[in-house]
Amino acid sequence: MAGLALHLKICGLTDSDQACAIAAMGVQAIGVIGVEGTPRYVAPERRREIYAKLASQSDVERVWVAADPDDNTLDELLSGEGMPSVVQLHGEESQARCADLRAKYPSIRWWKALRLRDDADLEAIHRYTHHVDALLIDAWSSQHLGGTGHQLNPIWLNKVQMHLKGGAPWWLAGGICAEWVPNLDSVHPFGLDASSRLEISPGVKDLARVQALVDSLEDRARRLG
Ligand SMILES: O=C(O)c1ccccc1N[C@@H]1O[C@H](COP(=O)(O)O)[C@@H](O)[C@H]1O
Repeated sequence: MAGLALHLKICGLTDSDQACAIAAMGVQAIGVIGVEGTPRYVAPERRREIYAKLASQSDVERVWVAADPDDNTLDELLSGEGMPSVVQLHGEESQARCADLRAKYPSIRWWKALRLRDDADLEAIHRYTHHVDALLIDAWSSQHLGGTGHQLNPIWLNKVQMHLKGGAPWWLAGGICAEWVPNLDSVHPFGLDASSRLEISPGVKDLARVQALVDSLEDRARRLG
C-alpha cells in the first residue's frame, strides 16, 4: 500500500480467513473483540487462532479489544502462541491501571480508548496520554462501549486534536469509512480505526468497502502529498 500516510486498523473481525484477506490489503492492525455480550465477541480460543494465523502470514498488529480485563484473564491470554501484540482497553480502566499494565507486560503495546462527548471529556486525554502507547479517540454512546458507527463532529475534532498534541500517538475511531475521509483534511491522527460501517453484518466485513477505505486513504495521501 504505497503512499498511505495514515495507518489503518480494521476492527471486529471474527473469521481468520477474512482477517488475513484484510491484512493482505496492507492495513497495519487487525482488531478482535474480547468483550463478552457484544455482537462481535470472539471467544479466547478462536481469538488465538485468528492471531496465530495473522502472525504466520503478516506483520500486522494483532489487537485484542478488552473492557476492564482482570489479572487472571490477562495472565492467561498474554502468553503462548496466538497472543495479541496490542491490548486496546475499552472499559473504565484508570490511568494508574494502564500504567501498571504497561509496566507488567512491557512487550505488549497498550492503547486506551477514550469515548468523547463534549469539552468536559477532553481532560481525560491529559490524564492518560503519558501512561499508554497510544490513545484511541472514539465517539460516545450511552448504550454501547464501541462498534456503534457514531461519528465525531469533524469541526470539534480540530479542538480535540489540539489537546492530543505532544502526547501519545492517537487513532481516530467512530464510524470511519471511505465517505468520511474528506473530513480529515485538517485532522492528523496517527491512524484510523474502522469497523461497523464496513460490515455486511456484525463481525462480517464487506471487502469492497474495506478496499474503498484503503483506496480513499491512498488518494488522500497523494492529494496532501
Ligand atoms: O465493535 C464492537 O463491537 C466493540 C465492542 C466493545 C468495545 C469496543 C468495540 N469496538 C470498538 O469501537 C471502534 C469504533 O467502531 P465503529 O467503527 O464506530 O463501528 C471499533 O473500531 C472498535 O475498536
